[in-house]
Amino acid sequence: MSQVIGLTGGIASGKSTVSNILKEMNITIIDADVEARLAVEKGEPAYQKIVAEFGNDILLTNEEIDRVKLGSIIFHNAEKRQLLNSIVHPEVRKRMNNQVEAAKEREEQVIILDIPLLFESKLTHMVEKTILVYVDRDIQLKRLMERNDLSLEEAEARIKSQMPLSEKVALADAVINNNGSIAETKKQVIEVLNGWGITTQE
Ligand SMILES: CC(C)(COP(=O)(O)OP(=O)(O)OC[C@H]1O[C@@H](n2cnc3c(N)ncnc32)[C@H](O)[C@@H]1O)[C@@H](O)C(=O)NCCC(=O)NCCS
Ligand SMILES: Nc1ncnc2c1ncn2[C@@H]1O[C@H](COP(=O)(O)OP(=O)(O)OP(=O)(O)O)[C@@H](O)[C@H]1O
Repeated sequence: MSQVIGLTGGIASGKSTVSNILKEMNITIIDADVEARLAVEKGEPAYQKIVAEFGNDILLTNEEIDRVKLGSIIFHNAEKRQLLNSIVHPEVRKRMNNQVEAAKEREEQVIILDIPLLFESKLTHMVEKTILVYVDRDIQLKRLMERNDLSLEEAEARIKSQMPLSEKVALADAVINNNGSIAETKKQVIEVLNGWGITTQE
C-alpha cells in the first residue's frame, strides 16, 4: 500500500528545498507548480480559456503566456486570481491524480504531493498526512525578494494572497521549520518520515 503525503507551505517557504531532499532519498514527488505550468502551455484547454478571459495582452511574442505579467495581475486582484484558479486548478488536480495512480501502480511506498495551496484549495482529501514547511515571515519575505528579484511591495502582495503560514501550522500533521540551514531542515525531514514508520535512504 502506498502512503500519499501532502507537502505544503507558503510562497518561498522552502517546499522545493524539501522536495529536493526527498528526491535525493528516491521518493517520488508530484509537483503542483510543475503541473500548473504544463496545464497552461499553448494548445492546452486552460491556455485557450486564459487568453479568452485575460486577453492577448498577457501573451509573449512567441504566444506563450507571460507569467510575469499574469502574476502581476492576479497577485494584486483577488477576483482575477479566483478566475485564474477556477481555470487552472481543475486541470492541475486531474494531472496530479493521473500521476498518483501511476505511482500506485508502480507500488511506490511513499508518494509526495507538493501543493502550495493544499489548505486554501481544500485539497487535503487527496492525501493521508500533511507536512508544512514553515519559515518566519521576515525570512520568507527576504528569500522571496532575492529569489524572484521582487520589490518589497510585490513580494508582500504574493505572501498576502495566501493563508498565513502561522495559520497553516495548526492544520498540518507535521511542521518543518526552515528558518535555519538546509542541513537542519534535512534532519527534521528524516525525523518526520521515520516517526511515521517510513525508512529513509541517505
Ligand atoms: C500566476 C502565475 C502565472 C505566476 O507564475 P510564476 O512562474 O511567476 O510563479 P510559479 O507558478 O512558479 O508560482 C510560484 C508560487 O506562487 C504561489 N502562487 C501561484 N499561484 C497562486 C495563486 N493562484 N494563489 C496564491 N499563490 C499562488 C505559489 O506559492 C507558487 O509556489 C502562476 O503561478 C499561475 O499560473 N498560477 C495559477 C495556478 C496556481 O494556483 N498555481 C499554484 C499551485 S496549483
Ligand atoms: N534553509 C535555507 N537556507 C537558506 N536559503 C534557503 C533555505 N531554504 C530555501 N532557501 C532559499 O529560499 C528560496 C525559496 O525556497 P524554495 O524555492 O525551496 O521555496 P518554495 O516553497 O518551493 O517556493 P515557491 O512556492 O514560491 O516555489 C530559494 O531561493 C531557496 O534557495
